[in-house]
Amino acid sequence: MARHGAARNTAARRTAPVETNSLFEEFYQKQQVVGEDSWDEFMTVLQKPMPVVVRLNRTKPHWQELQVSFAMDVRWSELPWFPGAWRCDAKDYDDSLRSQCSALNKSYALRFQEAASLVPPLLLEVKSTDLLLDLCAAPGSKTLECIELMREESDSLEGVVIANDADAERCFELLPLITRKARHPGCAVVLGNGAKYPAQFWGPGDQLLQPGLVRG
Ligand SMILES: C[S@@+](CC[C@H](N)C(=O)[O-])C[C@H]1O[C@@H](n2cnc3c(N)ncnc32)[C@H](O)[C@@H]1O
Repeated sequence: MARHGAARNTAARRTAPVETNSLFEEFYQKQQVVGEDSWDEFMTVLQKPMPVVVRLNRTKPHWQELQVSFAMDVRWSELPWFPGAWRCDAKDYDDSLRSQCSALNKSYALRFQEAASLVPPLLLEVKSTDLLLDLCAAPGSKTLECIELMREESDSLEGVVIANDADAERCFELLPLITRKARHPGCAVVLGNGAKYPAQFWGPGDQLLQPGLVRG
């Protein structure tokens, strides 16, 4: 990845004021999930900018060439538990890198996705013949990850993915992702309230995984 015009905006981000929010702090103090002696450390971690994580689309032809260019750029480090997912510190993510990654995202060569969000489809051990329901799918990162994992496992295209969301606008944004980008024929986008999804639709042995992935 090229390193042009890096310094200016990176420096501005480094000197950005620390964000605080008293309501946020009050909410978390009431949850009592962090002991008083760890509170300052907890807040320090939360106030650090999150790293940028991208997941390369390993179903794209020649994706390995992109993999090599990430490997050669010292600003990126690969997540050890997800081949093709790369992490960059916020301080190194300058405007030039941002526009390169945005272009790659538009062409569906990669997707921005937080590291934690990569985990559920991995735990699901998606197979190419599965029936998958993503109940809260928009903006579609895990849905796309599942489709890609299915495709990696086999070319069979037997699997079915149903991407549901209760928000009409967000649901509508799933359509081009799934139809134009992922191009998996066994896909449906559904507008519906996941809490009321018809239970009788699913047979014995189906599994439900946070935040709403069903595997049959
Ligand atoms: C954090 S996003 C989900 C991220 C998504 N799984 C991904 O990996 O890109 C939460 C989504 O849940 C949807 N949602 C919230 N309540 C819902 C419900 N009862 N039924 C269906 N979708 C719901 C919201 O509209 C929103 O798009």
